[in-house]
This record gives sequence, structure tokens and C-alpha cells, in this order.
Amino acid sequence: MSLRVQITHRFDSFTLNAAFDAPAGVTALFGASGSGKTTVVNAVAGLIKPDQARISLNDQMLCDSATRLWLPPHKRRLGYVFQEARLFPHLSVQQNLRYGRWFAGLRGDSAEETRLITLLGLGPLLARRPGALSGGEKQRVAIGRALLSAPELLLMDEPLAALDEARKAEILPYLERLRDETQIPILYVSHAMAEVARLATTVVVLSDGKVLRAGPVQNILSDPGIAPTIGLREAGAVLLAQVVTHHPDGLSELSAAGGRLFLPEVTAQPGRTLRVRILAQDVILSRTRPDGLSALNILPGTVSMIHAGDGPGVLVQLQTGDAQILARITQRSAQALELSEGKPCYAIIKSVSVAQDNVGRGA
Ligand SMILES: Nc1ncnc2c1ncn2[C@@H]1O[C@H](COP(=O)(O)OP(=O)(O)OP(=O)(O)O)[C@@H](O)[C@H]1O
Repeated sequence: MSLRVQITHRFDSFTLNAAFDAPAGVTALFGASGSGKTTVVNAVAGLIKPDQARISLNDQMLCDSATRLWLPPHKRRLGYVFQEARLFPHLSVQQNLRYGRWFAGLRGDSAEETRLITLLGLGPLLARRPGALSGGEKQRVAIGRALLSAPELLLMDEPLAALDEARKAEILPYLERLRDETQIPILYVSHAMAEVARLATTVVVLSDGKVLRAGPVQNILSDPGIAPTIGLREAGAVLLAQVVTHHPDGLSELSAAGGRLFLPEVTAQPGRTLRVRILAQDVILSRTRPDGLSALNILPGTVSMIHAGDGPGVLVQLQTGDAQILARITQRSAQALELSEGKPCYAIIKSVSVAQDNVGRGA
């Protein structure tokens, strides 16, 4: 299951020239406003005819300018979820869900309907009209409706952007389940790095119409080179870590590639794999193993990259086990520690700096 995209398209003062693959899982298209994310989605959906493109989904060509092939939107088996849920206000949740299947010309499939209702937690909402739903609930219905049309690809264009933080936090676990329990590739547009870090399996960073980086989420987020695009405050790596145990003092112990992590209590059972986003600004470096320090998380590693920016700071990438972590420190500290590639080093992370929102289901 995969989407392959290669597009060149010119508007008056903007040129999109992008190529990437979106395998099964969530491929996040990330970039600043005006970087070309929606233009990519529109080209995949068939809402614009690019100047030159070759776009295929699984073994079907959606668009190939070399052979003048261009499948109209209704012949592309895609599901859409936009910023606004766009539900029919006069229909119940159940009727809205069924509309997706009916519109795609498919017969009802009660087993699939039940599976999606369970997956998205829609059971208690089925009889309600959209007017009686929260923003997050509406989006879950919109996702269910899109999936019931049996798409081969789900396009999600800023699906959480209109929701407040509490509603976002409520819907993220459902999106994680969708990622982990369905095989459909999801192309997910976002300019919120916290969302990308929680959900993406693949990240495509767009900058001014070009692909700056594309690849697995762990590799891209730990690459200091994307910091100017994503912003220094958002720079940070994601680590996979397995829950070992929960301690009575309210801390959970996790095992990551580089060592043990102690975090404020997480809800997952021991044995579960989680992804943990550690912001570069929350990491301190030391050349020797610190002693007599309050911070509980000390991961040994080796400096693998040093990236100086315009300001007084540098981003240091540390290889720890088979994972990477990012630290943002001052140039002055980097010099004082005589950091250079290959030098052994310790990353120190305060437990309480890892917020609950930065811990999600691993994939
Ligand atoms: N129909 C159009 N005609 C002319 N220019 C356009 C058209 N559509 C988009 N553009 C321009 O193309 C560029 C990319 O737009 P696009 O909507 O793809 O960006 P985006 O990354 O999705 O931005 P945002 O996050 O703000 O939605 C912008 O400079 C935009 O002004």
C-alpha cells in the first residue's frame, strides 16, 4: 500500500516541485504557510491538474502527464477529512456515516460499520445530530464517513486545526489507532509539529515548494537541518520506549534504546511501546556522567552532528543506542565542553519536562 508522488506545478509567483513516497501509515506533509502542502493534496485528489506529474496509488496510476493520463476526482478512491467536519446537519451521526458508503456507490457493510464505530468510539453518538456534537466528535464522525467509502488513501488536511487543545488531545488517540489498526495510507497535512511527532510514521518537510527532507519520523525529527523550517522551540526527537513499570511515587519507568527513562505517570500497561517526544530545549549535555543531580534521566551517547544556527545556540545530535536525541545548547557551552563528532557525551532530561501530550502510542 503506497502513494508515489512527483509533481511540478507553477502558479504566478510560486513553483511546486516535489517528489516523495507515502507508504502505509501516516505521512505528514509539514511546512510553513504557503509552502505548498494543500497544492500537493489537491493534485493527489485531482482538484488541480498539475503542469507535470506522475502520481500512483498502489498499482493504479492517478495521473501521468507523460501519457496524458488524468483520472477525474470521482474515479480516485480517496477519502477526505478537512479542517471543518462538513457533516449534514439534518442527518443523524449514523446517517452521516452511511452517506459516505452510499455516495461511493457501495452497498452497506455492517461489519465494517461496526468496526469503525468501535475504532472511533462513535457508539454513544449514533442517534445525535451534528449540532449536538463537540468539534472533536464531529471530526471523528467525518473520519468514519470518509473511511466507510472504502478509500485506498485518506487525505487529511489540517483536521485538528479548528479544535482547541483539549479537543485535540481527545482525538489524537483515535488517530493513533487509525494509524496502527488500518492499512490505508494517510496523507496528513499539518503545520503543528506536536501533532506530527505523535502521529507520523513518515514525514515530508516542504519549504517553498520543495521537499527539504523526507523519511521515517525518527530520522527527520532528529535532523538538526530542519530546525530553521520547524522553529527552534519545536525542534526535538522522538524515541520509542517500552513501559517497564509504574512506581508508587507517580513515575513510570520506560526502556529506550539508550537507557531507562522516568516520566510522569503514563497510562499504558507495562510491555507497551510508546513514542516519546523530547524537545531539544529540555536536554542538557555533559561530557562526564553527572553525579548528585536531581534529573533522573541520563542517557549515554556519542555526538553525531553539530549544527550551528544564526544565533548563540547550536543543535547537537546525540546517537544513543540505535536512536538519536537532539539537544539545544549555547555555542559557548559547546566550546567549553569541546564537543565534536564522535565524542562520548551524556544527555540529561528532566522527567517533568516531558508533557503528557508528548507521549503517544508507539508505531
Ligand atoms: N489557485 C492559485 N493561484 C495562484 N496561486 C496559488 C493558487 N493556489 C495556491 N497558490 C499559491 O501557492 C503557494 C502554496 O499554496 P498552498 O495552499 O499549497 O500552501 P500551504 O502550504 O497549504 O499553505 P497553508 O498552510 O497556509 O494552507 C502559495 O504561495 C499560494 O499563494
